[in-house]
Amino acid sequence: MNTEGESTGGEAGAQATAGGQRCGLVAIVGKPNVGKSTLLNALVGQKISITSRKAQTTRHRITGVRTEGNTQYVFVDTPGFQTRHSSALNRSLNRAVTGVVGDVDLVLFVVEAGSFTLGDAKVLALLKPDIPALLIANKLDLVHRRGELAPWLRDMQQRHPFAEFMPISAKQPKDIQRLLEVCAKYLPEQPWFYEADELTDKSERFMAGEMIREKLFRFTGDELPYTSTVVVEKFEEEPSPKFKRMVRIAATVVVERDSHKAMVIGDGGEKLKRIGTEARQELEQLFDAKVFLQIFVKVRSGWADDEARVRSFGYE
Ligand SMILES: Nc1nc2c(ncn2[C@@H]2O[C@H](COP(=O)(O)OP(=O)(O)OP(=O)(O)O)[C@@H](O)[C@H]2O)c(=O)[nH]1
Repeated sequence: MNTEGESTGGEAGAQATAGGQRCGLVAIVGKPNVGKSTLLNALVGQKISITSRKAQTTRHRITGVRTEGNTQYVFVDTPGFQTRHSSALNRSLNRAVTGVVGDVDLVLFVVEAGSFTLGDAKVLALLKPDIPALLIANKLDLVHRRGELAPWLRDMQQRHPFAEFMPISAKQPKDIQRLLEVCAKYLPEQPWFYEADELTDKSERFMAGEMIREKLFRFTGDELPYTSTVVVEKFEEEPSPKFKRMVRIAATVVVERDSHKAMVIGDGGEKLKRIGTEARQELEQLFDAKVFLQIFVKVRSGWADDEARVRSFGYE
């Protein structure tokens, strides 16, 4: 990470930089499943955060970096704010959200266009009045009568003094470009925090776990409860005469019940094999390396309710 910048004495803040560099933190918040991870990946221009149709896929605060022209955007993704259950896992997720919203230059408050539920209200209540927030009305492509958004928008403006309103589809590149331009206005003039080509501050080991988790959710559909997780047991780079880079990874999928284990493994191990193959192929691309990946499945019932175990699986 580069915190020095090129043209300053390392003193961050309002001081102007020789190249007029801008840099700042942008938090992406919203209830589960509104499209935060899809948005983050599109804003960064690469897959950093995993996405799935299953709510509550994102469990960590993820930083994605995009540098364009003289502006560096540092995005933080947050887990969907959990309101329904109060397990140790959910308490840990909520702490991650509350920690992030007070400490950024701009907040993107993401909702589904035309909708506002109790879940959205609970996240909105966390926003600080002194930090500018944009109302991101996502999934615009699913709204058939755009005119009906006007009364909804008036209602939203009563709820919070949003700096701007952006109706978008996170899957529409033109909308993403427009959003980037709007965000830039809110970032202070200061030296960049990262090198121009850095995409994330997450380790490759972390990315490996996320990629496996994404495939796990994708291939088990809605059958597998969200209380399953992936622990990366081994991540080792080995010298190889044949490949430029070679990485050996061993990971364990932790599930709550024997029946879940059977779901992950599939008939004759077919599902687990597919999860492994797809994860390995994407990791090879991401790391630009040959990857050997082994995945095990273990049953640990009640892990999401046990504070110590939640911590041991890497949640703060
Ligand atoms: N039609 C449509 N679907 C979208 C759009 N943006 C996201 N989605 C879909 O909405 C679902 C949830 O997206 P995610 O990006 O995983 O949502 P999230 O808010 O990060 O969810 P959590 O990780 O549960 O907090 C996925 O199926 C996405 O493909 C959009 O603009 N239009």
